[in-house]
Amino acid sequence: MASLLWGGDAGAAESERLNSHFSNLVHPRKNLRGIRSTTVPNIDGSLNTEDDDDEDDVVDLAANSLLNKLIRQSLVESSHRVEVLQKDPSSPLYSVKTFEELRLKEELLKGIYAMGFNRPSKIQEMALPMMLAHPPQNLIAQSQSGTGKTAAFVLAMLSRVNALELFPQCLCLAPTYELALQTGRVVERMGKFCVDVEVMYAIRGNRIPRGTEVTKQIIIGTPGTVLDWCFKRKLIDLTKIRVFVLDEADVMIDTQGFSDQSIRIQRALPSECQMLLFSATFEDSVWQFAERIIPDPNVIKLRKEELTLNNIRQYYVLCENRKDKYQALCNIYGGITIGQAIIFCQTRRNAKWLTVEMMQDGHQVSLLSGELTVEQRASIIQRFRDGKEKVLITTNVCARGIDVKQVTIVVNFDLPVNQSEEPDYETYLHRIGRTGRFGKKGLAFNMIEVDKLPLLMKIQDHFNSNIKQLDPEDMDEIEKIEY
Ligand SMILES: Nc1ncnc2c1ncn2[C@@H]1O[C@H](COP(=O)(O)OP(=O)(O)OP(=O)(O)O)[C@@H](O)[C@H]1O
Repeated sequence: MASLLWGGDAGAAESERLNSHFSNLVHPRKNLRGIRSTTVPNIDGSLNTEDDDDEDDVVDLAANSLLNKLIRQSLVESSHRVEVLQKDPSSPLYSVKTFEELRLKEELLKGIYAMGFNRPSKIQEMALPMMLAHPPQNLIAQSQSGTGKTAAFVLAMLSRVNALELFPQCLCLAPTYELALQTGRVVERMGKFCVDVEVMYAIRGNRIPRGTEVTKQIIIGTPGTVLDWCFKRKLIDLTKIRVFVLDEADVMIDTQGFSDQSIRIQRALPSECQMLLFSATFEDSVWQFAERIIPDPNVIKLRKEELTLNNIRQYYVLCENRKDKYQALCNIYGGITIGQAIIFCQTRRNAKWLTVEMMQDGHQVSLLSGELTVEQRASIIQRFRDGKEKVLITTNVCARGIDVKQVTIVVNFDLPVNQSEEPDYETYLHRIGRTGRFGKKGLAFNMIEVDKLPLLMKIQDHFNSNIKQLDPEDMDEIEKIEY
């Protein structure tokens, strides 16, 4: 039998280390939509709960989007097929393989190369010729996060700006203050050599004294504040806007009031203004919104590669209770060689309990849950990616979008369920699924309390896949599992 990798007592020094680790990890939640209360776990795993610890962590689209941006290092590889629907199907379809073909201003080309871009991404190959065409064309573009949409519309804005004219000429709407800042940073980097082109943020808290004339050419902001600056304070003359960008449309429509505010802004733009809308997903609601707000659009879609469970071997272990689940997890962990693992729990309370247990047993684990700020989450994911921790314990905040390639083992310490206590199939797929093309092999273990077995069987039927039972005491069987 392979020896367990953890064990031993947590002494006083260890307790102190754990407590200080937690005080670093668990901060008062200051999320994108306001301040939340504090929860500090005690060393014995009990909790001083003042907040919604028992609740599932809600996936916040805007926070996830920001997180993706913070942890992304480069373009997301994509073999996907690009679909183009032209406003005028008879006009020739251009695509470019180099940035030179776009005949950009010298200083802009310099900015692009200074960012390390050698050639257009898949979506940029098709989108840039349309976005830079004369006369300007409207565009709706959908492709997954990280495929180069932001860089594309920033390039369009910078190429249409006239540095000598000192008034707002390009307007970009983003769903949150933080996302607006991220886009602004791209404008600043790409426009580094575009002398006299400046960005201004129309976001809450950016107070402009009465009577100020806005001379910056590119405005990036959230719909509410932009509306206020345009109609109430008359700081922006919408009739002079040449490029209007609506970024992250899927996140935008998720926020109450933002669709209507965006439409009010769009209605006041001149007819010759170029209108561009971007979204990572394209459900019907996004599509309906896009069609309402972008007249006569060209449409570009990048087909997303489907997640599949085909290359994942799935197991389940029947357990009596939480302690039992933990023991089974220890046996599996001790029995197979594990690179890096992600363990999913349904509630923050369970995630904290498990983290404490594992740390007391001497493991390098980190905890990622919803009360952390996006920046703290980004730094935890980065440390995990760098291999500083082998195990990441998390709630649903980590199920989607966050791609940690080296993870080959996923543990569902709790099965994902929805509010009616039915299996949450999509979350199950996102937790353990891989894309067909890039899909390396993977292993998934489900820790199941007896009364939850019917849920697991439903999941098995739903995906028409085989989830094999594993006896956690049978170390010979466990040791045979390879990945
Ligand atoms: N042509 C390119 N060559 C190399 N890197 C690129 C290129 N275009 C964009 N990138 C880089 O790839 C990453 C993703 O690009 P970008 O942020 O534009 O994608 P996105 O589709 O807008 O993602 P999101 O929807 O999350 O904002 C960024 O780090 C960006 O600097």
